[in-house]
Amino acid sequence: MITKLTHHNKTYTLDLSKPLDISIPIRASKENVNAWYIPEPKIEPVRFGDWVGKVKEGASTNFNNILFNPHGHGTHTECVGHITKEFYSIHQSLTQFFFIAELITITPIAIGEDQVITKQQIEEQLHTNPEALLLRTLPNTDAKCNQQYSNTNWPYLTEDAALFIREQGIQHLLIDLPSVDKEKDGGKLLAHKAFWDYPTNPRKGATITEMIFVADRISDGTYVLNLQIASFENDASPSKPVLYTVEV
Ligand SMILES: N[C@@H](CC(=O)c1ccccc1NC=O)C(=O)O
Repeated sequence: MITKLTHHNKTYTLDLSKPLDISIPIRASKENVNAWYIPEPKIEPVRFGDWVGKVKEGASTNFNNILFNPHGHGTHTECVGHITKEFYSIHQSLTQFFFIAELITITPIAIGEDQVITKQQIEEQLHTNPEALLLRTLPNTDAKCNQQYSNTNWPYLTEDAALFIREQGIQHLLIDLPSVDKEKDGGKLLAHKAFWDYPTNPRKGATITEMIFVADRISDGTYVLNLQIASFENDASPSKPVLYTVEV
């Protein structure tokens, strides 16, 4: 199915039958991607006494409860409510779902014990003015889909880099790490705050999507992004970002 989008006087042609899914699915397994020191997700049938919600065990339907954490168990999208005393819901913050997006790939650089993504690295690669920015970090192996991230001090964005992204007017930031910030930062959350302009002027419609996986066969460049969440009234929801290749 071919469609044409017009945005800021440019026409983009895309083929909806060729989605590039960049989400990591949530599985009830110890191999499921994991961050923030929590156990694996659980997907288990409802039980009422002897009755088990499973066709194999005599029920008419499979009827599972799911226990997971959006921040720790897979691709998720969060709003400023992730870091505020006041409640903000991702369901109410993300109200449009198609964006012009730019994918760039960055090798974090070592600063002391840390690996960081700098403003300069983003500035060097970002030559367009997208609504959404996707950051793919190298190395980029399939291991990202089942990485056990707790206590690994993963790479993160410097405050300046996040500020630069905000100053470009980017509303939606997507990254293939568990957080845009350092794992153990004493609660500073400098990149989250810089991106959301919190507490000065919170950007309530801006979102951060973490733990995407962008396979190597997807090249850097411009895409149409379809960013979908489950409709949770919560700071964050599991999400399904999907890219479409465009011809301009
Ligand atoms: N780095 C923070 C913790 C943190 O950022 C965090 C903790 C639990 C779940 C999600 C978190 N951040 C996600 O972006 C800290 O060291 O206090």
